[in-house]
Amino acid sequence: MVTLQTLFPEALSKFSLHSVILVFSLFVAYKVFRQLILWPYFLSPLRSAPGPPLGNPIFGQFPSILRSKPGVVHSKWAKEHGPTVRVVGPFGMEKMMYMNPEALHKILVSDWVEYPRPEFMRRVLGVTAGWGLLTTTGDEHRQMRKAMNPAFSIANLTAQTDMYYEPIYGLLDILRQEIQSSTDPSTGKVFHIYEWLSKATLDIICLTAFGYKTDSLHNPDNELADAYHKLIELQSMPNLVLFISLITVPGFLRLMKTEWMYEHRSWLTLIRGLSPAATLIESMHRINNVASQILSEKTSEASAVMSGDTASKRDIMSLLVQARKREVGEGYRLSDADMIEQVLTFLGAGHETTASGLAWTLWLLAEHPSVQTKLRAEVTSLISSNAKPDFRALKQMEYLDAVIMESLRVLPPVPMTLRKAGKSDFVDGVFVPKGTLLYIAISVVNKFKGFWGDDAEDFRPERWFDLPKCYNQHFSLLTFIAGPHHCIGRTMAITEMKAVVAILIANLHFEPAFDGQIIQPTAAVTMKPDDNLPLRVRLVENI
Ligand code: HEM
Repeated sequence: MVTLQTLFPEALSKFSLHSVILVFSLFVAYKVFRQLILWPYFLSPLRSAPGPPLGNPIFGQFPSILRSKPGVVHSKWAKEHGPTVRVVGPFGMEKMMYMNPEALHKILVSDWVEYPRPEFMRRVLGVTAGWGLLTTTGDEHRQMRKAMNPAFSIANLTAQTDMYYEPIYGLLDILRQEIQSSTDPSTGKVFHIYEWLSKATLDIICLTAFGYKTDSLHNPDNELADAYHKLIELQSMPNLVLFISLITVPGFLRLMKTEWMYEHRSWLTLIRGLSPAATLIESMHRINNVASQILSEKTSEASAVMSGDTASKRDIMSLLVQARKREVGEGYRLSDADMIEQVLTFLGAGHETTASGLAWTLWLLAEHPSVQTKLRAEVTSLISSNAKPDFRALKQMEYLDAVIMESLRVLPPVPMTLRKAGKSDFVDGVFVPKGTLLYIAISVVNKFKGFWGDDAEDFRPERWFDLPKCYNQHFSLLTFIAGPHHCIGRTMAITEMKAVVAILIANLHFEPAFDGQIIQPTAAVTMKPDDNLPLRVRLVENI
């Protein structure tokens, strides 16, 4: 039979190939045009929301965000366009930022299940900070949180406080000895204080969360401390982009946890730019091994505790294991795998955040000597009669409380977080389509003049004794955010910060390391000092 194909085989095959390519190219061009121009300028229901110009045609305002110090450009936009701001990022991606308590209440509290952390964020957190409270949502989160809440109760924190002091006094001794052995002890010595605080807080969290002694202050080669240190050294914007790209490759997440991948991780170093992934796999493997050991010790201890053989342990893992053992019937139980993930969660969520919060507090005290002197008067009168103040004694120091809260307000260790609209709805009078990213601007809200007054940007602990009328106790200070996902370690972190600051300030004096010093905050997930924060430290008896 004669067909078009047999008559004009060449013409027809060319025609079809060309048409396919042409139609495909037109489709792609339309998609790109729609995403970059049509959607943000003409179609998006958010197009009339206030906000900065759309910016670069491909990357939107992303370049200005990368160029600015953490939160600075968002603060500027909040001042110029707030309290509701639309920002267009790369490839036409829209982000909404809200300051109004009503909007924040809807996103974080009343409709929280509909506004989860975005999938890519959960995956990054899962890989680096465990698959647990930070990655679950809805019912699973509710049940997990219910199982864990008792371990973070005030009663347990009270029982734990004395565990802080071995690392704190260990740090004090190291700093003191180094100053005393310097050429002129009266002028003190410059320390990269963040590094030291990071070691002390790692030792504290390991003791209080797992009853595990790292003693990284004296023993940097400890297996957990070393593996974890390598993991946190990976924290940078380029590595974050690399990890986000890798975990979107189907199957990569499962593969990276396998023994085979661990054995062959060196293959990744052969590909340019992929060696951080090899370090990630190695660190995770080592941390998981230590976590499994910790869990099996806790499980045998829990049997002994149940049979009354030994005194009850006070660390959080022991409490979780004991609670799990008591649980009978069909109720929710944390599995062994869940428990191992909690080790990473407590490290990932509780260590760097507290270390950064402490470093920023010491910086603010160094920059405000009169506040430091006033604080020293309060803490010295207590420490001289009570070298290891307990939870209640720490809580009673009012000026210390004001200093810590003010520091956490002005320089919050987690400067922002994200949510994603799981449904289309009106938020603060603006129609927000499903899938829109919501930027929870912690550092912007914490310094928003609308809540805190004209001196909102200043470090002034006294404001905590006379809070402004517009202050809203849930939504004016977002350092630990609000709602069902609020930080479970809030009270633990504040108590630990108070204990460290009280002991250090009673004994040491902190000053900027050099004239004109300015801080170098860096933000990948937490906001920490990029330069490890050099500070001049002197003995109190020499000032
Ligand atoms: C100054 C220290 C700390 C700060 C500033 C801080 C801040 C935060 C913030 C902002 C969140 C919410 C993140 C989001 O929803 O996207 C959070 C969640 C969390 N934090 Fe903290 N945190 C600190 C210390 C701790 C400590 C010491 C622990 C535990 C040992 C801890 C454990 C957690 C956990 C498990 C979550 C997830 C809660 C959930 O989703 O239910 N944090 N933290």
